[in-house]
Amino acid sequence: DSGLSHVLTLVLQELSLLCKRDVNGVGMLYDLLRSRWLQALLKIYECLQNYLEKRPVPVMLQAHALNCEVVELLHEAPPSGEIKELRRLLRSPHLRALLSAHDTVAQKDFEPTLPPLPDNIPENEEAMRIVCLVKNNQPLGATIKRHEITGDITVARVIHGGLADRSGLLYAGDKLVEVNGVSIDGLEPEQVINILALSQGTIMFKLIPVSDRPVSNQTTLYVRAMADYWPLQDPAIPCADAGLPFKKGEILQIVDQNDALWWQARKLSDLSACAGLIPSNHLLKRKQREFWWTQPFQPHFCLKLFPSSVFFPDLDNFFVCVDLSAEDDMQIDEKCVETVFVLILEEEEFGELGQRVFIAGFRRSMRLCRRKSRANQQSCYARCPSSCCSTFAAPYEEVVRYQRHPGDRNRLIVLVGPAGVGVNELRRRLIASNPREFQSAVPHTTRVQKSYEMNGREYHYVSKETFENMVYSHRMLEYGEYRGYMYGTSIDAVRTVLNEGKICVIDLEPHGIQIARTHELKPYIIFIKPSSISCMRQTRKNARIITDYYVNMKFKEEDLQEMEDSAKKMEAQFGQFFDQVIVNDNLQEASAQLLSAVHHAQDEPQWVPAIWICSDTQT
Ligand SMILES: Nc1ncnc2c1ncn2[C@@H]1O[C@H](COP(=O)(O)OP(=O)(O)OP(=O)(O)O)[C@@H](O)[C@H]1O
Repeated sequence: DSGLSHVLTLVLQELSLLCKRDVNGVGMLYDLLRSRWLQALLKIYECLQNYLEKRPVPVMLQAHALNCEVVELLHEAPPSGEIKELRRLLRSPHLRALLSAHDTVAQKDFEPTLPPLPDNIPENEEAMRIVCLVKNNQPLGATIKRHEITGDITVARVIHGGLADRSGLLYAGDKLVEVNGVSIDGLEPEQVINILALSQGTIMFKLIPVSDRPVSNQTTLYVRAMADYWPLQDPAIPCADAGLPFKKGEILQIVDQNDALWWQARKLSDLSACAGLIPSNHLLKRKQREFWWTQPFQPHFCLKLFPSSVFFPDLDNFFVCVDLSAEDDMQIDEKCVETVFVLILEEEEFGELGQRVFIAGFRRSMRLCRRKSRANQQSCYARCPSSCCSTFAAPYEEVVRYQRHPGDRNRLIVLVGPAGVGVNELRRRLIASNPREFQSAVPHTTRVQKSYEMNGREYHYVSKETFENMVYSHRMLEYGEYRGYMYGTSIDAVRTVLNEGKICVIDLEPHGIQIARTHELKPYIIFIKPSSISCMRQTRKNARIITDYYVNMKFKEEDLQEMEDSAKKMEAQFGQFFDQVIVNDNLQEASAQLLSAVHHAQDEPQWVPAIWICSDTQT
């Protein structure tokens, strides 16, 4: 009784108490309920409620009477400034128009007055409806179909937000009888469409309304597209013009899932547009599978494919079986390795107020190991007999808006990019800019600790057995082998950094993204993209690349080309997971973009898989 604003005030008081107790999600609700727009909406709502209770009375007559009084006053005495102003106001066309509009609204009964029904309607006569729509530049926003047995042409679907939907007069299932006075009995749907296409101005439908109008009780769903879709290239779509093209990674608002095969959706980037048709989850999956079967088969091995339940008693053999590259035979000049090693060691330390700070995760072996594992994954772009190229993965991922609470752990920052693009350079610069805020995860290795190294600083040194156990118990985000030793980044190492309240910044091979995507880590994935080859020729003149074949060498033309090709493949295969793309052209600019992206990830609301948030409430 005391009004919504009052209720809201009470809710806010309650919430502010919970906020102090730091209950998860309360902060966001508190901010929402306190928002000015919501308060304004409630005020409007209350005004409208008042208006409904007290019908306004016409005011034109009073205005006229007031005007007459003013005229008399003007005759009696010399007019004061106020009277003159009042006279001017009462005579102004704007005020008169406003009062007239007020009276029209006040007097009008908005229900249309319908003529009484004739008494002699036969019992079995179907009610007809005549619908007139004014055609503008937009499509009608409805599709039609023909019943296979009866030959009836009915409205197949009404597109949300389209002309037909906004009219509220056409519904899926309505049977068409006439279009613009032409009987459609015996016509093909294409002929009806032709009549519609040739019509100008008003289109008149005579139709028999559907007896049971579908009641839509669906809630709006947001999904991330995990595949591309081009309606114009899809011969199966009921109406290509009504299709909604989308690219992987785009967020879609699904507004209708009534049809098992074709859903209706809008793009988040254009929610004001009318919806378009997209294949349902089930249908898109089927299309992906069909496409996959049309691709030439290329047998290959994929590191991540083996089910975790399969036990590999001998890890070395396991890697022999999956690693087909002959690069292991290449021996790097030991002297050269030493030089680079010292160089990298120096780079890993930097002074801060006289303190020596080590930043782990940049060691050469770890990087080369990752590079090797990347080489193994390359063939997954071709037809692959497993789920590694997400062929059979869900084509849509349900997402929700997530805002990290200041008290929550930071989101993991994951950088991915082709070899040599500058992932490590950018990561190093970011951590060096504020080691109290940013930190890398310390990798694990099975190689022996060197005299000048410290366990837990450069690496966690573990036995082969421990490493294997970590792999089998899914505690490794990524791992691989280099020159007979295992290297990997563990979830525990990331957790350690996050538990310290820091932002953990790691680089991963793209095939590790799926493993990192958990509700606990809530990773924010940043793709570091190379600029054009011509730009890189300029910017990478003094840059140095490390490969299995040579170390600390200048970039060659083929390195740049490989970088570009590899970036394209990564985007094609994993682009749907990238939250942000940074083109590493100018190093300073890219570093600044990275810093702002990392803060954006922690402080701004983001679309994340719905399962991350559901899991939150379960734990
Ligand atoms: N924008 C840039 N302009 C000029 N030089 C750059 C730029 N970005 C990176 N570099 C240089 O390119 C070289 C390779 O960069 P970096 O070692 O970070 O590559 P990476 O992506 O980590 O490669 P890998 O995955 O093989 O370790 C380094 O010498 C680095 O300083």
